[in-house]
Amino acid sequence: MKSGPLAIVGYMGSGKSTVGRIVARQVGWEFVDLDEVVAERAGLSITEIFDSLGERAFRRLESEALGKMLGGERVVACGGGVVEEPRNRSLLSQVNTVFLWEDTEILWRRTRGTDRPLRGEDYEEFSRRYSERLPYYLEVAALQVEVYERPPEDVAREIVAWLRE
Ligand SMILES: Nc1ncnc2c1ncn2[C@@H]1O[C@H](COP(=O)(O)OP(=O)(O)OP(=O)(O)O)[C@@H](O)[C@H]1O
Ligand SMILES: O=C(O)C1=C[C@@H](O)[C@@H](O)[C@H](O)C1
Ligand SMILES: [Mg+2]
Repeated sequence: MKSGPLAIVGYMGSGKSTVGRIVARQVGWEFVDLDEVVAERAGLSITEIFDSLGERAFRRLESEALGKMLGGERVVACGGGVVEEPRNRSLLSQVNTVFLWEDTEILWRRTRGTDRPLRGEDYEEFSRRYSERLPYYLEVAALQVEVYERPPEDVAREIVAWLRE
């Protein structure tokens, strides 16, 4: 069995929070959703942080939260943009990090009408942002899992098997 923590990265809507909860339950580790930690520490929702403090301030809070939470027997579901900060990439590269790889159009459909500040209404922009982040996701990940519409339970099973190798 690999030691904790386990970090999960991937683009908006790839299932980091959903899959992370299942994995944590199966291995008996604590589950942490980094977006929730940031919101709680700031006393504001993610949307409120973006609206009133801006993305740079959000990234700073996110990086602080990652530094605090990334340790011990924990599954940390990261925010979609966590890999944008070089310091975060360095931290993530040192632990067991999994990238959830999902098709852009599926993610676009899945995040429609949800409250995610950077999702936007422009598919080209959404897709470009994903392409820009892809090398970073691949850089930090020790395991890449192709989701491609498989149920979250299947994805979680693959991750748990890898942790138990
Ligand atoms: N493998 C899957 N197949 C179908 N639906 C899924 C799958 N994984 C997650 N979902 C659904 O997609 C939505 C987004 O999932 P989730 O919130 O876990 O993504 P996320 O990666 O944590 O997103 P964010 O980057 O915004 O935090 C949820 O409604 C969830 O139920
Ligand atoms: O992809 C992103 O940059 C983000 C994803 C969400 O998880 C949140 O962390 C926030 O909305 C930013
Ligand atoms: Mg999430």
